[in-house]
Amino acid sequence: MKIILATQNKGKIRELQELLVDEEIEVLSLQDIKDWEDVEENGKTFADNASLKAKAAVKKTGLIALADDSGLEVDALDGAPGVYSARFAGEPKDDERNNNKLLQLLETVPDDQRQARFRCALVVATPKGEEFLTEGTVEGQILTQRRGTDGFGYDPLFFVPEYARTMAELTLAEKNKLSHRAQAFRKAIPILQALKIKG
Ligand SMILES: O=c1nc[nH]c2c1ncn2[C@H]1C[C@H](O)[C@@H](COP(=O)(O)OP(=O)(O)OP(=O)(O)O)O1
Ligand SMILES: [Mg+2]
Repeated sequence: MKIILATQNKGKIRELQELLVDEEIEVLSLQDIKDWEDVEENGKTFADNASLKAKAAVKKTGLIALADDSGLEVDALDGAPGVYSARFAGEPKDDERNNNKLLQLLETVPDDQRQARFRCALVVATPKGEEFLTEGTVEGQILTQRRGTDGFGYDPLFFVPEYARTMAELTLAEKNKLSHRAQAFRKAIPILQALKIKG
């Protein structure tokens, strides 16, 4: 079976490709597709946006598509940036500026009020029009300065209590054990296996 990862994000592609290695599935990404036009992510929820991206990739390629829409919810910001995580500091999307904006907004927020979570909605869409949704979350704290250089996005500011490290201080294998994306992906494995059998 061949599937397309409906994402432009190199960090996500790396993580998902690693999660897929044992699944005997050939994996393409949008980077392999000529003249891909970015989907407008105008859904109200992560699930809506993941569905938009997955369906657009099915339409373009005729393959089974797997899309991830994800982001950060900060309690002290009433759940922001949420679905706006990628463009938090405006266009074009930029991790560095997003992290700076987050630090600035939380400047006066004390340590015990810096709870946050990453959320991921993952949609598998098929050329037959089927759609399957799985979700994952991971809880953490927003630090007052960056730590670590791995990962992407908000990882350097996202502290995971169980590991006493930020997401950016975890190896790819460690992040793939606990992340929101890995949790959503693991729930999607039986769906992919069933599609593989059905052909
Ligand atoms: O594990 C993560 N570690 C750190 N940050 C993360 C993570 N997962 C999502 N995030 C942040 C990055 C981006 O600001 C937003 C995702 O936005 P989102 O639209 O889903 O992805 P994107 O635009 O980068 O790529 P694409 O839409 O092509 O999949 O949440
Ligand atoms: Mg996006």
